[in-house]
Amino acid sequence: MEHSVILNNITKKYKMYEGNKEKLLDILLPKSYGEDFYALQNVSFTAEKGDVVGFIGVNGSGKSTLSNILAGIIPPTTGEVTINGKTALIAVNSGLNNQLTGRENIELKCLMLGFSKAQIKELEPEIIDFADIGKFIDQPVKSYSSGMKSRLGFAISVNIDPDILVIDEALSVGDQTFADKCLDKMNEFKAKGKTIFFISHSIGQMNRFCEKALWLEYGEVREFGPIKEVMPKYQAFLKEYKAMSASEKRAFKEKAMKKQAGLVTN
Ligand SMILES: Nc1ncnc2c1ncn2[C@@H]1O[C@H](COP(=O)(O)OP(=O)(O)OP(=O)(O)O)[C@@H](O)[C@H]1O
Repeated sequence: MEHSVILNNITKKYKMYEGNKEKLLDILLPKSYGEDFYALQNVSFTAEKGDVVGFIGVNGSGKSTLSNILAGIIPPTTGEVTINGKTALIAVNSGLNNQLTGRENIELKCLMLGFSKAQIKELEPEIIDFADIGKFIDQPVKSYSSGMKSRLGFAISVNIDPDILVIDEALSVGDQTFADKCLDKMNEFKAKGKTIFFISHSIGQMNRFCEKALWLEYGEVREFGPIKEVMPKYQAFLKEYKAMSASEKRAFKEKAMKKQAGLVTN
């Protein structure tokens, strides 16, 4: 098998400040100010070419942070990321310049990816056709609804033919017809043996589409394996969590907060 993505011990640390003064002191002085917050800790996994991996986990578990690292939008604080191929991220509000029109965004994104003017001219009608946003294509993106932004983002990303596609909740804002069209396109990708990372709050969509699941719990990998094995465990956890009393939930969250502040190691 050919490795598509290798993540080795990835950690993403953010600093939480009480205000701009504390942030400034942290930049200017050698002493450390603010509190550490680990959005991801020691995340390691390997995806093979052709894998379709779903990221699961409750709100704030690190799914989007991981997507952004895979797409090269943010760097990890420590750890190694090996990506074999061209990656495209499709996420609500990602990668589009609000001041530019839809058409200008298509051109800009394609230019940034190294396409020639002639190639862009050829691709543009396909992208516009897939996005299906009518006359809005010549309006600034700031006037788009979130569904329209997602359609344009999706249309650009799938038509530039990436090797690795990262889809972060992008299907949740469009209508069903568009979601079906996107799922068809994603199945086409799957058939071509491309690697896909998929985040959706719809467990049905995840089960139908993904073969593997990476379960994140407060920034750490709890399980990684076939979705048929991981998803039932995750659903059992959700059921258990829902059944907890308020104080049990609080204790669970406090433990997680301490872990994410780097105060406990297990
Ligand atoms: N720039 C940032 N500065 C500080 N903390 C951040 C930053 N970005 C994300 N976080 C924190 O990192 C944690 C992981 O966030 P992330 O968005 O990756 O989670 P998620 O699993 O995608 O959540 P959701 O399901 O709600 O979208 C959260 O606690 C979030 O508050």
